[in-house]
Amino acid sequence: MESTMKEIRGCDAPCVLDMDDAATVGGGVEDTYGEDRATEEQLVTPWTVSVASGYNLLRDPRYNKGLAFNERERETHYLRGLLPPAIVSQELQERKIMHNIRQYQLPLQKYMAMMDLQEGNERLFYKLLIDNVEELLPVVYTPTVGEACQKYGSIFSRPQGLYISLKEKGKILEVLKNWPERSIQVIVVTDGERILGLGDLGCQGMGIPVGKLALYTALGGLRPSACLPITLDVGTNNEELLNDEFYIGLRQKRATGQEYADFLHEFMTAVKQNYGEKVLIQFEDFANHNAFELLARYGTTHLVFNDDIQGTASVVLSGLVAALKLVGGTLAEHTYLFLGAGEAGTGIAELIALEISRQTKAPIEECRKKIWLVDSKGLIVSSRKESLQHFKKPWAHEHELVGNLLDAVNTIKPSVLIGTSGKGQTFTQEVVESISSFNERPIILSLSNPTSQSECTAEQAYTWSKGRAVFATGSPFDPVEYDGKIHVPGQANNAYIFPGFGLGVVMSGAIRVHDDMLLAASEALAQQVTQENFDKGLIYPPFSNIRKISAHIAANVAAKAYELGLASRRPRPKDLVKYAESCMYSPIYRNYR
Ligand SMILES: NC(=O)C1=CN([C@@H]2O[C@H](COP(=O)(O)OP(=O)(O)OC[C@H]3O[C@@H](n4cnc5c(N)ncnc54)[C@H](OP(=O)(O)O)[C@@H]3O)[C@@H](O)[C@H]2O)C=CC1
Ligand SMILES: CC(=O)C(=O)O
Ligand SMILES: [Mg+2]
Repeated sequence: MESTMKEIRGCDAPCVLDMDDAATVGGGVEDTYGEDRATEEQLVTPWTVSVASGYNLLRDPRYNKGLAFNERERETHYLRGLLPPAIVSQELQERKIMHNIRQYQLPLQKYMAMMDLQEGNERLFYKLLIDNVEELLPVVYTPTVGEACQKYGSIFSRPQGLYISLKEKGKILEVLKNWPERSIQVIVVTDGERILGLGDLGCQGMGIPVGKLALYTALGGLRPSACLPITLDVGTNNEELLNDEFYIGLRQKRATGQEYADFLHEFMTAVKQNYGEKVLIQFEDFANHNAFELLARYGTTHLVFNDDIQGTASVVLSGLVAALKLVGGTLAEHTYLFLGAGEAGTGIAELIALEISRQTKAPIEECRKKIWLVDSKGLIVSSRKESLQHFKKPWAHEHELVGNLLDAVNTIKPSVLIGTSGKGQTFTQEVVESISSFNERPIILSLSNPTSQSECTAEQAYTWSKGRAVFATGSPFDPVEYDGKIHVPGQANNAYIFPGFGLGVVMSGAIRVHDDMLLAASEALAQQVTQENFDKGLIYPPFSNIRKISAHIAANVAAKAYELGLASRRPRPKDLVKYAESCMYSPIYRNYR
C-alpha cells in the first residue's frame, strides 16, 4: 500500500507510521484541539509557538544546557554574557551533579536536588537517572518519594504536573488545555488516597505521578513532553494535613459517591476529548474502593491501566516464574498465601490463577484454590463471603475461620508468602521460621512500600530462614551476609513493568489493555533473568539493564496487541525489539542551529 509517512511523536529517531492513523483536516495539519472546526461563538485557547533565545532559553528546562552551550550557540542564541566563559561537556556536568548529590546526607535533600535539576535542565536530569539508575531510583522513587509526598507542602517550590480540584468541576477540559504540551501519550493520575503504604496524602500525592512518569522516560524511553502527571484533588480525610498550614490542597473532606463518580467521569471524558483515544491513562495509588470500579468502568471505553493492580501482578508473576528455576516445581504445584487482600494482593492472585489456568487448562475457579489471602480480619474463607468486598469474594475458599497470619501459615502451609498489606513488620520471626520449617527454599516477597512498611527486612528474611529464603522486596534493600554468603534481595516493584508496558502500548497504537498483554510483559521480564542473577539468588535482572529490558517488554506487549487485533499502528514493524529501541528518548544534548 502506498502510504504517506510522518514522524511519530514520542520517537526520538524518526519512526515510520501510516498517515491514515492521524485525523487530519484540510492542509494536512492535525486539528487536535478543534480550533479550525470551532464556530465563532466557541472559545479557543490562544496557543503560540516561539523560538526561545537568550535568558528564556536558559530558563527553559527542555532546551537549557547550562555551560554546555557551545560558542556558536552562545552567539546565535543571544547568550553572550549570560553564562560564564567555560564550556563543559554533558558528561562533566553529570559527574559534577552526581558528586554534589552524593554529598547530601538526607535522602530528601537528594530528592529535592533531583527535582531542581528536572525543572532546570531536563536532559541532564534524565541522563543522570539513566546512567545511575540503581543509585537514583530510590531517590526519585520509593522510598524517598514517599517522604517527599508526606512533606510536599513544606518542600513545594515550583508546581509540577496538573492539579485538577473539585473547584474545577465543569471546567476540566479547559484545565487540560492549560497544560503547555499538546501531544500527550501517557497520563499517570492519582487522587492521593492510598499513597504507597502511607495512606491518604490528598493533593500531596502529586510526587507519585511525577516520579512514575520520570521512570516512564528514563526506564521506558517515553518522551518527557508526552507524559502528563495529574493529581485529582477531591479533598482529603487526613486530619493532620487538613490542619497543616503548609498543606497545598483543598481543605475539605473527600468527595464520595455520586459527586466523586461525576467528577471522575468528567475527567475521563475530557481526557479523551482533548488527547484522543490512544492516550494511556495509568491509575495510580487510588484507594481500592475506587480503583477496581474505575478500572472496570473505563476499561471498555478508554485505554486504561491500573499499575497497582495490573502492573504489580505482572512483575510478581514474572518473579515467581523466575523463582521456579531456584526452587523447582510448576506454578500449579505451589501454594500461595498473601497478607493483604487489596489491589496488589488480589491483582497478583488473579494473574497467577490466570497463568496456572493457561498452563494446566484447568478452569480458573479451580486454579484460584491454590491461592489464599489474609486481610485485617484474618483468612478469607467462605463463611465471611457475605461481608467481603467484591474483589475478595473469589478468594473465599472453604475453610474454618483463621484469625491471624501465623495461624494461617501453619494451617495452609504455603510455599510462597507475599506481603501486600501496607503494614511494616508483619512477617514476624515466628512467621518466617514457620514457613521455613516446611519449605527447603520458601519464596517470601515483602512488597509493601516504602521501606518502613515492608513486611520484613532483608536481614530478617535471610536470618530467620537461615539463608534459605528466595526473597524480594518492593523497596530496595542492601545485600545481606549470612553464614559467609552474600544474599542479594531483588526489587519486586512494578517499575520493572509499567515503563516497558507503556512503550509497547504506545508504539503499537493499542486501543485497549488486555490481560494477555500483562502476561506478555511478565514473560518478557522473566526471560531477562540470567544464570549470573540466579546464582546471587536474584529473581529479577538488575535495573542497570532496564532500557534493554523495557525494549523486550515493549516488544512482547506490542506483539500481543497485534495478535489480539488491538494494535492500530500499521504496518506492524518486523523487528519489534529494534523498533522499540529506535522509539526511545535519548537525553543526549542536541545542537541548536
Ligand atoms: N512492590 C510493588 O510494586 C507494589 C507495592 N504495593 C504496596 O502494597 C501495599 C498495599 O497496597 P494495596 O494493595 O494497593 O492496598 P489496599 O489498601 O488495597 O490493600 C491492603 C490490604 O492489606 C490488608 N491489611 C492491612 N493491614 C493489615 C494487617 N495488619 N494484617 C492483615 N492485613 C492487613 C487490608 O485489609 P482490609 O481489606 O481488611 O482492610 C487490605 O486487604 C502498599 O504498601 C503498597 O505500597 C502496591 C503496589 C505495587
Ligand atoms: C510501587 C507502587 O506502585 C506502590 O507501592 O503503590
Ligand atoms: Mg502505586
